[in-house]
Amino acid sequence: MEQYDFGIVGLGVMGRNLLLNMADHGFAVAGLDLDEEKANSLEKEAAEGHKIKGFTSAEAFVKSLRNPKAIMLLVPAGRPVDAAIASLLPFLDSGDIVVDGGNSYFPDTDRRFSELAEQHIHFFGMGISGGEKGARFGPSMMPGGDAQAYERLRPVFEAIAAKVDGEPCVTYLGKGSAGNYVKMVHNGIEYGIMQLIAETYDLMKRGLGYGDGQIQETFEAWNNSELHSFLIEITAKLLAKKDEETGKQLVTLISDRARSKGTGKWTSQNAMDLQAPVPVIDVAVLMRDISKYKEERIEASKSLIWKGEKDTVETSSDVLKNAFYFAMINTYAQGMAQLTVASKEYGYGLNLEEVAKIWRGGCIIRALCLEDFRQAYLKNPELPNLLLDEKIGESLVNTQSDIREVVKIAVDKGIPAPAYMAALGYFDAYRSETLSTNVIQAQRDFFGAHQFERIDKEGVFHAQWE
Ligand SMILES: NC(=O)C1=CN([C@@H]2O[C@H](COP(=O)(O)OP(=O)(O)OC[C@H]3O[C@@H](n4cnc5c(N)ncnc54)[C@H](OP(=O)(O)O)[C@@H]3O)[C@@H](O)[C@H]2O)C=CC1
Ligand SMILES: O=C(CO)[C@H](O)[C@H](O)COP(=O)(O)O
Repeated sequence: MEQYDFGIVGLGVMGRNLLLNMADHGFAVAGLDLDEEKANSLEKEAAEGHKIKGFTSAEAFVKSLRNPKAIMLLVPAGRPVDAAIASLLPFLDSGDIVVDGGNSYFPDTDRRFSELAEQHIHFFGMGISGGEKGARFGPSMMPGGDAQAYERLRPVFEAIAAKVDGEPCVTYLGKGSAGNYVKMVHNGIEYGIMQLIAETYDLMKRGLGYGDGQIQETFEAWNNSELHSFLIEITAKLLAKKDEETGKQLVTLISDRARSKGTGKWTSQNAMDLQAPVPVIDVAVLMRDISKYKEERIEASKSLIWKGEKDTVETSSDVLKNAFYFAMINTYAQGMAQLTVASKEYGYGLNLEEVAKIWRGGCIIRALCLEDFRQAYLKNPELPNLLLDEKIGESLVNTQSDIREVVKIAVDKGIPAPAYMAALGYFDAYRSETLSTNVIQAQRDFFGAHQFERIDKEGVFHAQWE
């Protein structure tokens, strides 16, 4: 019987494409899906030289794999992951490896890690980014689990990952749920940058009076500059797309109710638990939430009127570009700072230079600036926040006047730009030697005798305020 090097469970968008990617690199790969059609059609997609086979029986699938067996799950997060593991477990042996490649919630990964360790099975939580195309031709992958067991996976993952300057966009990140955690924050940053791009589009359209073509051309030009990134690139492309039926720009026909699957919300929720502020990501999550209140927004648009500035504002597109750069860098800085805090709290032992390195290619947040972040962490592996890197800090100091101008335009014209505002607010708070939170401490003591510390002497104090 043919023995396969690797097994994939779930032959949907990601699983099927990763399997074909592995086969392109000479690995013999078996696939399992409950859906007969998906399992049986797999072999029809085989190119010359591919060794692939689809199964619908978990037993036959597992028995077709060489020892120690390495299996990756690409099924929807949550219960399907537990169901898939349960279906495999009776046929697994001590030392086998199960990798969850989906967007699982990191506490679930820790639970599965412990449960499978009891059965002497190595469990990995591995975030994968790059969507359908990335999975097929080179994703960025973020594995966490047992360092020694990773050696069995390394050759396969390094072969199929995206490459930047010949370096694969995958590396072992840390123990337990480290991989899922890093992917969760990746997605949080993804939410933040997507929201910033959406606000930029609105500012161009309603603030600066750009036409559709001008907006599209501006994003295209930005992608050929220091803003070069996957999300700017696809925005330029999607703005060029016309609806085949009406001939109108397709994006203008799309409902503004945004959906989400949870990773952005988890990033924000956990950042609050860790007290690691990520305001741009928070705002990106809540703007998707506000978008759902369409009927109320229609009502409010008729009564909550702002009779402010109606005229088109004259601003050079470089001002907007610099403002976007400033806000984008802030978003990455917030996410990376959260990773720093989480790494200590959960004992992941993350190396942020490696994280920046594997985000340079393959993933949704890949961007030219990731190389600058990598250099910053190379210079100082203990850097608590990218804003404190000399080169990055200087670039923000030099572009801050532009984001201030853009925020003023948004305020004057009543255009919602909460992600820009959050980025600037974070910067201003972070660079403030003294914050007004002394007033909060006094208020807490006033109404609840919560006590406060003083700047002129040691100890904790309570005052009689009246
Ligand atoms: N799509 C994307 O761009 C990205 C997705 N991800 C993540 O990857 C994971 C997979 O996503 P995606 O490929 O899009 O999902 P799909 O829904 O396209 O595919 C999942 C597949 O798993 C099958 N399946 C479910 N349960 C089992 C089981 N117990 N045993 C065998 N097969 C099973 C499903 O079959 P059936 O349909 O019959 O139920 C389906 O074919 C998710 O966690 C997702 O969040 C990560 C990055 C990008
Ligand atoms: O992981 C991804 C990319 O990196 C997925 O595309 C992600 O599921 C998108 O998230 P959402 O549906 O919440 O916008």
